[in-house]
Amino acid sequence: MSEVLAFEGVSVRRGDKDILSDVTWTVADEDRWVVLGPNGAGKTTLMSIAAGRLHPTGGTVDVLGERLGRTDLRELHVRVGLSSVALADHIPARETVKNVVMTASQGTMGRWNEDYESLDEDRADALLWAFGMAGFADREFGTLSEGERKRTQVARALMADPELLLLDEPAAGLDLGGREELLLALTELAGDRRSPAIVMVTHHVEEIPVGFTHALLLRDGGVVAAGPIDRTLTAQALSDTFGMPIALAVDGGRYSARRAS
Ligand SMILES: Nc1ncnc2c1ncn2[C@@H]1O[C@H](COP(=O)(O)OP(=O)(O)OP(=O)(O)O)[C@@H](O)[C@H]1O
Repeated sequence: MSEVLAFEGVSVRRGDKDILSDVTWTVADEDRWVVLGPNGAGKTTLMSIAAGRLHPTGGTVDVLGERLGRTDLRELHVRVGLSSVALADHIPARETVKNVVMTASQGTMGRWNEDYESLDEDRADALLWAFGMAGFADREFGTLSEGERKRTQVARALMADPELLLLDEPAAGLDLGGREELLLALTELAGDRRSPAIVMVTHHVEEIPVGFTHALLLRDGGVVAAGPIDRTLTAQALSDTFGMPIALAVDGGRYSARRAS
């Protein structure tokens, strides 16, 4: 077991506000983490740092053994698969779904004249199939529904065989069926020993795939609780995180939560 992420006393200051403060957190290569917290808690900021796309203003960060600030970020970006709304905004609307996935192997967003090997083609096809997008390979990305875009983005994030997979709200905007299909695919991914370490941000405990092993709870840029999910994701910790009394239920590895009466 080795560490893929090591945050030590990490802070991010913008103006007079600490978006993250004193975050110490480690992720091992077999871990599947869920990151939960209210709007504005700092989840996306945390993910941007983990992806090597944002430098902290304080503390140290090691991503895949490379210290941020001392490493070539372009090399790091290929080793980390990221799916996020901010990244999706840069995908050309006219690009085909298959090319959106396949171009990740060369770290680009759209296809120009570069050649791809049949191995790349096969991997893109397999990922599209795994995420229920096989029938959409030739469609333009801009014509997809929100759910179809999300699934395409997760497939793209996996294309370059990353050592760390970061999913920022992959189930946001999906209908019930779409959410359940995505969760099934993520559960399979989580259970596969060949899968990379996974960190997934979500607003809802209902979106935690079965098989996720750890939870990080953030509030106002600080860590409320972090550790193995069965010990960390408790009604008390959620109540502290969201600032209201919360009742939590677990059934077959799936969580649900509501305000406690
Ligand atoms: N460049 C910036 N300048 C000033 N404030 C910023 C900047 N980037 C983020 N923030 C603020 O930092 C806080 C954390 O933002 P972040 O996007 O990380 O939160 P989040 O937990 O992902 O929120 P959400 O659940 O709403 O997506 C927010 O209050 C946001 O307004």
